[in-house]
Formats: sequence, structure tokens, C-alpha cells
Amino acid sequence: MSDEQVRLGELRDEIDQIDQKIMELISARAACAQEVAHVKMTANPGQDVFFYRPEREAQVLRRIKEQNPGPLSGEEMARLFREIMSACLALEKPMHIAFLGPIGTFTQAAALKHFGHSVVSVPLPAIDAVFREVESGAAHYGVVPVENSTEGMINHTLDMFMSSPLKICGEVQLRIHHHLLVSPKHGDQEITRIYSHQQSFAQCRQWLDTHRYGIERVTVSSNAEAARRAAEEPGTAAIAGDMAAELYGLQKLANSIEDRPDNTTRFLIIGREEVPASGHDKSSILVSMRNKPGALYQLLEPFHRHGLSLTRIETRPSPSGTWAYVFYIDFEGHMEDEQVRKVLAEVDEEAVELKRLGSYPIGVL
Ligand SMILES: O=C(O)C(=O)C[C@]1(C(=O)O)C=C[C@@H](O)C=C1
Repeated sequence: MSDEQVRLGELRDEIDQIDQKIMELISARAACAQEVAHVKMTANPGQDVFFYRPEREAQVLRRIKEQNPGPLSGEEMARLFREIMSACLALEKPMHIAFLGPIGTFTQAAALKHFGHSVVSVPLPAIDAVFREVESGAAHYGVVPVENSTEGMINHTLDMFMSSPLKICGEVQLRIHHHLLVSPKHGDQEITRIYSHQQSFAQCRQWLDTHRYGIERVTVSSNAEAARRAAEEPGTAAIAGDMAAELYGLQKLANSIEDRPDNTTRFLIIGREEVPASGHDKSSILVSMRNKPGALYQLLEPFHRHGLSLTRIETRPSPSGTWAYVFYIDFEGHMEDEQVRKVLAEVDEEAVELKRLGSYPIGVL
């Protein structure tokens, strides 16, 4: 045996022993989570038990990132723990997560990034269907896109909050990479049509104008649907992400064709209950103001005076009348915080209506 083979043998023995220890520790952790479930159930007999605790998960993942000794990156280590917690939660209660489908969309990728792979993910055809599925209790939580760094807000999601009783329980951001995809079945056939979702076309507009100018662009309901069509129809391509490419066995003709290298979409987790403070939270509200001079100033001034940082303000037409507006506002802090309580009490006095959409941990992964 060469020196190299001897050394490799020693290192692999060491890895086997470490794996054994990791397995025993993960099993001990899973048994602990089972015990946690038992405590939750006996403490709340006959009531809805909330097995999924977003604030606790955020605290665990933050601590892992902060205390990670390396050489793996904090993000990588947190992703591993994300999956361990997901498996532990599934032992307590398998979670059903509704998302804007079909399977293979970026929303599904966001759902799995946030909840890990041990959930049952349920594709639904539209944003309002995701809301309904969670409202009815058929799914525990839902995942919907809310904004893209290149294209702006997803208005349909914002407008759903005007009438829905659901709360925002979390957020997750996903870097969006689009690829130009073709089926290997169709050989080198010339591409005469490209399918994609309207948002993806918008995010790749410059690239398409430069590299595929004049080729017909056909908008379909999702990237996954675009990939499905490209897999079936010779002479067509799709713009979609990795999940859809893998699902339909497509090949990349061009990689990461989004115009902006930081192209990111933010998704919201919607659920039926309020989330306690995790220590690093954000809140969202909807406010409708009387249509009078200085209304926006009056609305924002208390945030400034109490030192609360706004992360997003968006205006939507009010369903109640022409030229009336509703403001959708995200800010740092939790509704249990003293400062936030004071600001919202002041806003409530001036507003026609103030709707608290929820406080939730700032995305960790
Ligand atoms: O701490 C809890 O409440 C748990 O249920 C345990 C645990 C975990 O595995 O750490 C699992 C699921 C929850 O979403 C949060 C944390």
C-alpha cells in the first residue's frame, strides 16, 4: 500500500467515526423535538397547536451563522441546520405548504429554502388560490412572491392583503438566475420562439434584445410552464430557472441571462397566526389615509420621530373609491416593541383604516 492509500484510509476511518457521532447527535436532537411536540400538545389540549415556530427557527439559524467556526461558510452551515430542523419539525407534524405553482417555479424553490425539504409542498395555480388554501386550513402556510429587485412589486399579492385575514409569518429572498433552455431531444434545430413568464422576460429584456433579437417571445403563466412547452415543442426555447430545467430535462444554451447580476425576488410566508418577537424582526401594515394635503407626511413623521426604519413603502389604489390610496408599509421592529406600539397608535389616530399584517423575523437564509 502506498503512503497516500494509508493516509486516505486513516482519514476515512476518522470521517466514519465523526459521521457516527453526528448521527447519534441528530437522533438525540430529533427525540428532543418529539418531546417538544408532546409538551406543546399537553399544554394546549383541544386547541390549535403551533408546531412550526418561525421566531425560534430564526434564532437557531442566526446563532448557527454567528458561532460557526468554519471552514464551512455560515450560510452553508445554516442550510444544513435548516434541513435538520425541517426533518425534526416533520416528526412533530408534517407541514403542508401551498405555493404559487406549478412545480418547478421559483416560488417552490423559495418554499423549500425557507421550510427545508421535509415539508409537503402543494402547487396552486394562482396567488389568490394560495391565500384561500391557507385561510381554509387546507394548508398550514403559503408562499407567494411580493417583490423583485428588477421589476418591483407584485401588486396582486399586495392587494390580496386588503381583504384577507391572513398574517405575514416570514420572508425569504431568492437570487433569481434565468437560463435560456432547450430540449436535448430536439438537436440543433433553429429556435424560432421563446416561452417565459412576463416577469422573466422583463428581467432578461436587454440580454434578449442583444442576443436573440427578433425571435418571437410568447408569454405563458409560469417559467415551469415555459420549460414544459420547450421540452415538447421542437424549435422552441424557454427562459426558466434550475428547478424547471431539471424537472423537464432541459439543457442550458445560455446561463444566468438576467440583466442585473443581483436579481432577487422576495417572497412572503402567510399563515393564520401572529408570530412572537425573535429579536430581529420586521412588520408590515396597510394604511388608508384621508385624501388631504400633507397626509403622507403625517403618516411617515411618527416613524421618523421614533427612529423606526422604513424598508418599503408602496401605494395601491384603494378598492373603496377613485383616487383614494392605500399605503403598504414595511418597517423594522416588532409590534410588541414599545416604540412600534407608540407609532402605530399615532398612525391609527390619523388613518381611515390601519391593518396590521404581521411581524416576522427578518429573513436569515
Ligand atoms: O422549539 C420548538 O418549538 C420546536 O418545535 C423545535 C424546532 C427545532 O427543531 O429546533 C422544530 C420546529 C420549530 O419550528 C422550531 C424549532
